[in-house]
Amino acid sequence: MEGIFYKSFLKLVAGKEKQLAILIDPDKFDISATKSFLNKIPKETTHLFVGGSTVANGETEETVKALKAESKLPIFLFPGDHSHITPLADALLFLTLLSGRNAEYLVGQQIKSISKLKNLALEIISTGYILIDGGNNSSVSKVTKTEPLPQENIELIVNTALAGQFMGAKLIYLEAGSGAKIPVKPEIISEVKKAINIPLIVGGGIKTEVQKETAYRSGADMIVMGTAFEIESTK
Ligand SMILES: CC(C)=CCC/C(C)=C/CC/C(C)=C/CC/C(C)=C/COP(=O)(O)OP(=O)(O)O
Ligand SMILES: O=P(O)(O)OC[C@@H](O)CO
Ligand SMILES: [Mg+2]
Repeated sequence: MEGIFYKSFLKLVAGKEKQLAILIDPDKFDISATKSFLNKIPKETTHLFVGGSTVANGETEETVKALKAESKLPIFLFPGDHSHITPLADALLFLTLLSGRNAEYLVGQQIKSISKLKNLALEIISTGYILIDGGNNSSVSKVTKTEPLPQENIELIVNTALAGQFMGAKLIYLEAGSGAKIPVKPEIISEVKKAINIPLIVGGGIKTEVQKETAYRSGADMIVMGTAFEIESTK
């Protein structure tokens, strides 16, 4: 069953309205500066994502609480681990790391999350998560002990995305890794977009307006930016 946040996502995609999620890493966020952080992010921001590959216990909850108190934007959890789940958010990107062959991140973490999730009202959005080589060693690669897919192998990336859709994913997320040197290339975005019929999220290393516009023009329905807005709010 589709929940309200996914439905409104689909509506925006159908209207060709591009979406921008700002990723807040609880590890690098100064809660006392929540208001000024929210004033600095772009006016066109549609979603707040909260997550990180390594987050200390309880930090996600505190961060979501602070953001909820100051913002009406939908808050999606973007978990690196099942322990990052908190009831105060609106939705959860239920990630499965399709690019890797580590069963723990394909299905293990997901099973571990269930005892908590089944008692929560969080909207769960199945997300095929694909790590692509961004030219530097990413935290996702380190934490999950998996290799990213090479940007040159577009066919493999497209097939991975389509397999995700056939397995029931509601979103595909192409990830070059936080702080990537090379964001996901336009040809990859356009080929994946052509192949799938579910919304496409692209993130990792996107910092400039030009990079953003290029990704949108290539077919990204939503762009995720994290590092670009971390500078002024680092602890
Ligand atoms: C669905 C459930 C319960 C868990 C999902 C578990 C999976 C499959 C996670 C995918 C792999 C992973 C570790 C994703 C992390 C995503 C994320 C928030 C990345 C952002 O990374 P940063 O923490 O910003 O990295 P840096 O610290 O290097 O900037
Ligand atoms: O921090 P950046 O490089 O913007 O990456 C955002 C996100 O896609 C990382 O998971
Ligand atoms: Mg980061």
